Amino acid sequence: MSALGNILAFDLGTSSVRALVLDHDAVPVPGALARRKFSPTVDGDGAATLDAQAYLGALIECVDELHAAGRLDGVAHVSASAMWHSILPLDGAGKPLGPVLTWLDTRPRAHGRATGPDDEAAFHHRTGAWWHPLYWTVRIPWLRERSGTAPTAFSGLGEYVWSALLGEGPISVSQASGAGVLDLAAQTWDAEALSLAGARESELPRLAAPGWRGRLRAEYAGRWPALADADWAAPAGDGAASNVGSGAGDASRAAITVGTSAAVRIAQEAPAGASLSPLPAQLWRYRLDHTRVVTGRAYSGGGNLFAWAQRALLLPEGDALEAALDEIVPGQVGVWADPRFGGDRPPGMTPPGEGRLGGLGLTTTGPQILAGLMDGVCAQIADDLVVLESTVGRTVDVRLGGGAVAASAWWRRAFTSALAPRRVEAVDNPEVGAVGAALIMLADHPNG
Ligand SMILES: Nc1ncnc2c1ncn2[C@@H]1O[C@H](COP(=O)(O)OP(=O)(O)O)[C@@H](O)[C@H]1O
Ligand SMILES: O=C(O)[C@H](O)[C@@H](O)[C@H](O)[C@H](O)COP(=O)(O)O
Repeated sequence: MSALGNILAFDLGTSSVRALVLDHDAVPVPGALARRKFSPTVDGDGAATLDAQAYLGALIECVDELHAAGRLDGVAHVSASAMWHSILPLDGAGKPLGPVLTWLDTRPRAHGRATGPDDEAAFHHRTGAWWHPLYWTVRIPWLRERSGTAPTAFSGLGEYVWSALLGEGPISVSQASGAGVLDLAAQTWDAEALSLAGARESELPRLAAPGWRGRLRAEYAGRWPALADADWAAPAGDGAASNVGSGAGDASRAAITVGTSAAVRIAQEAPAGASLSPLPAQLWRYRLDHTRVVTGRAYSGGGNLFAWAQRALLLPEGDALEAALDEIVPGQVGVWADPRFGGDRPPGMTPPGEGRLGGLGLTTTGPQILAGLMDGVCAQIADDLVVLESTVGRTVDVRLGGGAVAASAWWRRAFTSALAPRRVEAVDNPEVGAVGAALIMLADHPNG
């Protein structure tokens, strides 16, 4: 698959917005990358929000930068990988009535009288999700209760940004499934999930049909003339995109991605209407696109544990840190960690603040604590990969991707050691999400 013309690919991440130009085969054009750092507002009550307008502003700055450098010339297609599970309430004019709740926000709670799905196992198999605070089934009623002005609609972050730029922001099946409200096999909204969410279809973005493409509004086409005729595909879920961008777009390999958070996933063919294979109780399953699903487990602790360690410990920087870590053997760190500092992902309900460190002594160093945290993430994922492999009936090779493992040679070695004897290969390109989203767009045609 290749495109006619270059591709502008976004990664709408939790810690930054990135815009990259890729060639027609989705290979990054050297130097054509703009990035704006972005931090969710996090507090001790479990809030983890982003300001939607400011996020859009950061994305616009990235495109302005590429435009000013002449990098947008020849771009014919635009795609995006966007964080799964985000949501924001909108008024009748499509303006935000509050900030974006990210995947890290653990405040939403089901109303005391709500009882959840009739048959939890059937709901889990059908939607790949649970009735859990990560998903729109719990987030929408919670947001409604807290909004001073009644929301008219709800959107994910990616769809909000697309609406602002294109005038319409339909939701991909990948993002809709990450919201926990899609019937995975039928590829339609799940009626029971909408009823739990207390939402009508008209309050949600419309589902993007296979091959859907949008165009920039006149205001932005004037600002970036090189993009005036470019086709924009609906944002894909970042986990799905990361699998494809890591070379794990089919069941032959698992992808492990460590960005702000961490996840392990296997993609499988699943055309519309095909029945889905059994789903173990502790795994989620979302749509990758109209022809594939991705099954896996995610963790709120990933690269954000490194960010925490940098703030909280006396860590050396750069090469000095790598040299200190080189002295520590993965799997034999001496410090152990429960890395759930940010709480559990579904189906778990452990709140933030339940992280643990152990094995500390008077001579324990900052790099040892960091190594204990990174090792803890590897151990968690190694256990879950065994369950994930049961869905394909064999041991698989692993592709490692994401900004955190790209930045840390020690973390890559720790994964290789924790996952032995599997073959573990680090993906060379740190931008697996953006590249994967471009490849998903190239595979997306009107006939599904
Ligand atoms: N040397 C390092 N070791 C481990 N983690 C790192 C290192 N440098 C950066 N990180 C982490 O990598 C994460 C950024 O990865 P990235 O893939 O860009 O995230 P996202 O896509 O979620 O914005 C941050 O959480 C950061 O703390
Ligand atoms: O499979 C995945 O990757 C996760 O299911 C997904 O929930 C992810 O954790 C968030 O979308 C945030 O991703 P980042 O940590 O890359 O921002």
